[in-house]
Amino acid sequence: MRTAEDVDTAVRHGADAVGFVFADSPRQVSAETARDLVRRVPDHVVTVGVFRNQDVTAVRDCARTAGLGAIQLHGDEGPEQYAALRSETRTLIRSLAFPAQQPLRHGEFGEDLVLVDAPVPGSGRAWDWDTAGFAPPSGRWLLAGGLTPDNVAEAVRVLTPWGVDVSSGVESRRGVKSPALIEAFIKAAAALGRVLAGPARPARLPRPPEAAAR
Ligand SMILES: O=C(O)c1ccccc1NCC(=O)[C@H](O)[C@H](O)COP(=O)(O)O
Repeated sequence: MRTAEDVDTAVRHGADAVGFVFADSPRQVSAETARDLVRRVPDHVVTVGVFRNQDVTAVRDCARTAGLGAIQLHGDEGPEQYAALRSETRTLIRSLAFPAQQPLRHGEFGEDLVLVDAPVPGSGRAWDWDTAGFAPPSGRWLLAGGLTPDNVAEAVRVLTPWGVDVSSGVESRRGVKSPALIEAFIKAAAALGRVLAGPARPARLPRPPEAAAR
């Protein structure tokens, strides 16, 4: 998200989380811009910072300046980086690309959630959901990679992730979100989520500590 309109649209239509890209990307925002956007977000919606192969100190500074509720790492970050950021956030999200060399495992680096994404994050390209080799990680996991308002219901039906993450599929052009597509995506995902998950599914991502303390 890069604009107030996009954030407000996602919140109004019931997003559980909104994301801000700090990695090298046409979607990149500064920590100061993100801080202004984060201030618009109510406590029950988690604000996620997206990083890739960035210095831990820079990630930490950015998370503090922007007031992020969650940190999502998309690169080759190893256990040391996860450990260094563990105390910085309530929710650490580890992105794993599929197809993968190793089985997809949850919690190896102390992360709270695994995001299963396509090999090139933010590319809008889907991975092959029907592939025989796909075994979902245990526990809560998020699905990403080429999702759109038209395919998210089918993806959730086939793979039953705990949550979904989208970027390109709600854009009119690269880096420019479309409020109409944001609305359509959330409606399509939420409708099926309610049917599949039933009452046992936690309604929300873990809340950031400062919100939980209130
Ligand atoms: O979005 C980017 O440009 C980006 C750049 C570098 C690292 C991660 C990036 N995005 C990560 C995301 O969380 C995307 O939402 C996810 O990869 C799905 O993207 P898309 O296939 O475009 O829906």
